[in-house]
Amino acid sequence: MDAGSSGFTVLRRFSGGNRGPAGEERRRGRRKVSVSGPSDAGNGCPADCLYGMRRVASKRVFRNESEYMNRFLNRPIRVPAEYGGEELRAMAGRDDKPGREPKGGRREPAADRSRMPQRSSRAALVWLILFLALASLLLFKNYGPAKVREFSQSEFETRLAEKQIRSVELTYENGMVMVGEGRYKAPAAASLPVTTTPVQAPRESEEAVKSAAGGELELFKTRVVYTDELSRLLKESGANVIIRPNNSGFWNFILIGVLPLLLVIGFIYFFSMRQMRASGRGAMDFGKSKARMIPPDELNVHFDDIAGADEAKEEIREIVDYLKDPLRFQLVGGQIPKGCLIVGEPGTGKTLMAKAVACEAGVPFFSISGSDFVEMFVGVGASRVRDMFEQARKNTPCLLFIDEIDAVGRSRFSGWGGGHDEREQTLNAMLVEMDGLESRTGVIVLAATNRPDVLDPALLRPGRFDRQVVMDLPDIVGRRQILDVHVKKIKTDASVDLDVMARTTPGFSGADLANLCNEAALLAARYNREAVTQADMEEARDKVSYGRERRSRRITDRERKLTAYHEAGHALVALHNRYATPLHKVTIIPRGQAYLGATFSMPKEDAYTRSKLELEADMEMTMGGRAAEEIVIGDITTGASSDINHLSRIARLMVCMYGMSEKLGPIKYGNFPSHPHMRIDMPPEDAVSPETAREIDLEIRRISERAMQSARDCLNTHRDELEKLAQALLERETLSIDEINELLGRKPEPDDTGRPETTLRPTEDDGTAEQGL
Ligand SMILES: Nc1ncnc2c1ncn2[C@@H]1O[C@H](COP(=O)(O)OP(=O)(O)OP(=O)(O)O)[C@@H](O)[C@H]1O
Ligand SMILES: [Zn+2]
Repeated sequence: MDAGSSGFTVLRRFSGGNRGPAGEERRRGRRKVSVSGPSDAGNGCPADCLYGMRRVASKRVFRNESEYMNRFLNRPIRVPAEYGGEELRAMAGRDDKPGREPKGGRREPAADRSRMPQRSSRAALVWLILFLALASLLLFKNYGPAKVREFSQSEFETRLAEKQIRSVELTYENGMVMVGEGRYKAPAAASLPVTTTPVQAPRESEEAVKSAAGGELELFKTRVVYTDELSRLLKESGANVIIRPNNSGFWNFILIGVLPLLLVIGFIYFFSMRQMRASGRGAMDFGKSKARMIPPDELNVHFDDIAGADEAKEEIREIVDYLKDPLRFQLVGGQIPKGCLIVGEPGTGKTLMAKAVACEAGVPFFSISGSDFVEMFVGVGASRVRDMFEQARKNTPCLLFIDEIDAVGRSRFSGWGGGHDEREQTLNAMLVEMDGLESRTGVIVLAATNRPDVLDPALLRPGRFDRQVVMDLPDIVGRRQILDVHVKKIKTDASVDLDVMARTTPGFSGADLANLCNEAALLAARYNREAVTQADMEEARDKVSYGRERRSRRITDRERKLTAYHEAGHALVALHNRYATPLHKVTIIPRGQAYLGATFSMPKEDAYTRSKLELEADMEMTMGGRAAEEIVIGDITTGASSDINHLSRIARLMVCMYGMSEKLGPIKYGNFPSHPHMRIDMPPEDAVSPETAREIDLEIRRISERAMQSARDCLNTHRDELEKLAQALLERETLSIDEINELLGRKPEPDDTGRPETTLRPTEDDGTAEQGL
């Protein structure tokens, strides 16, 4: 007991000299501050006692322990008089100077505290406090209030053998190593060399004091390897032995194994929650439907806005009537379809139609796309479907529109794309929900697709999407009406001829036509025109179908000249064959990736059949370009590759499909796959005999060569016109039919030649603009 007898408290710095217990501590590498005090200070520990000071101090922010120690040890510390009341001076590095004499003042510890460093960051403070609390918990865990002796293994065994140990509680630490605590009865004289650890305690416990007097049991602790010898000694000692499984292992497990994991999970959860909230979606919204609801007054699409789809409108009007007044239909027991499938090419106005139905009926419009159901996680789609129907049911009567239903409604049995759990579940949920609509009223499901052929048959059976409304590509009249609708939105001048535009846009969908009008307006704006002209409309049309003109594309003079003759060749053959589709314009301005130059012919109306003579004229015109190259340059180029492709296709169809060959007769040879993604020139599925196959090949070649020869003859006859036209093209780049007629001194074709025509098809040189026959 160092300095204890002097009656006042001495604080010793452990890094001091080797003398005394402090030195002992240093040698062992332990950091402990030993304090002893007057024995009468044992009861209760007032907040301002030295021990209390340390607790208070430890709440302050110190960067590290040495800072804390410096602060603490170099400062005079006042202890209230009733607890020894002396001013203490820590003797940092000055062990030779014992504590200073008190200077009499009795400053409150608070005065010291006020000088403690302050940190501005509250968060750091909180963390530090938490850390210190944890650290002190661990640190003080081993300090009892009383003095505890520490026995080495041999010492423990000796005391066991001498039966001094009264009780011991051994806990497995790891393997066979155990830590033990217990009580022993010290022999009357300190005969044994005891390695003591003067443990920090503000005062001696009563017990320790009594034990010092020799009558009572003392506390000890030890750390031993559990050997057979030890086991035997424990048994023989007669001590009260308790052996416990490793519970510090449990805490280690919690602290080292579980806590970091929990922290990591906590962080991840915290951040993902924040992100989800930032993206406007809670974690729980995952299975919620993404359907958007548009109230009827915001829809503003009426049947009048949908042009050229009279039949579809007629069919769908029934649904409008039902939605307006479902009860009327129920009174007469009418069965209204629960679902209606709108089928049509992209951009034919399916969405528009669905919106118009909701708007006309004055009901809310729920819209969702089939692909919104498809998620990475199985079951999400299905729960979204359920949620969507739930929402719809809360808003009856209403219209539910599922765009691109083929994304989920694909046949479950088709081999295409293989099995897909998620999609099947979604589809099943949809089927179930549609069945569930039976008992309820006022929800009508409209779905749109352009692939009705791939839909699951279960979707199409009665009671689901049993009704189909077809939105076809508009015909010439439809196109005219659609143009009327969209032209209203732009400013046009008198030159615009919508009839011509309708005629020259076969295959255009409503969306294409809307786009055309918009493009025309943009063009007019670019050239600072007040209003859109016919030239703008035509330019916009060509841009929509073939891409932008590429005037900047670098073309050599030779290539330009070649293109001019080639196009002039197409144009002349078209002019001189009365069955050919009437010429519309010729250009040698390259456009997009599509072509270097093009000859446009313009059918007078949409035609659904073509005659043999017309097909032959088409073939002849197609070969006009190649023939011109031959005649003028005496060489042929790759520029005619798509012409040749087109020619071969017509020839094969004439022989094998249309029965137009006298030699092979009206027989269908082979099966031409009709799948849009398969090529038409794939080998026919049901094969023909080798002899017939050869005959077919010969016939196709004969027809093609005949077309080529006719083109040659035509151009040879009109060689001067070919020259004139090519030169004019080189000069002006684009010639309309009127300009060509003027140039060649021809009379314009009368309008009533009575030739049913096909499509506007540029006989291009380098492109792939293939349109149906
Ligand atoms: N019959 C039409 N009358 C007027 N405008 C039309 C017509 N068809 C299409 N449009 C125009 O085309 C645009 C696109 O149409 P919509 O989105 O309805 O096509 P869709 O058939 O649903 O296409 P997708 O199959 O690609 O979804 C419409 O906003 C409208 O401007
Ligand atoms: Zn060509």
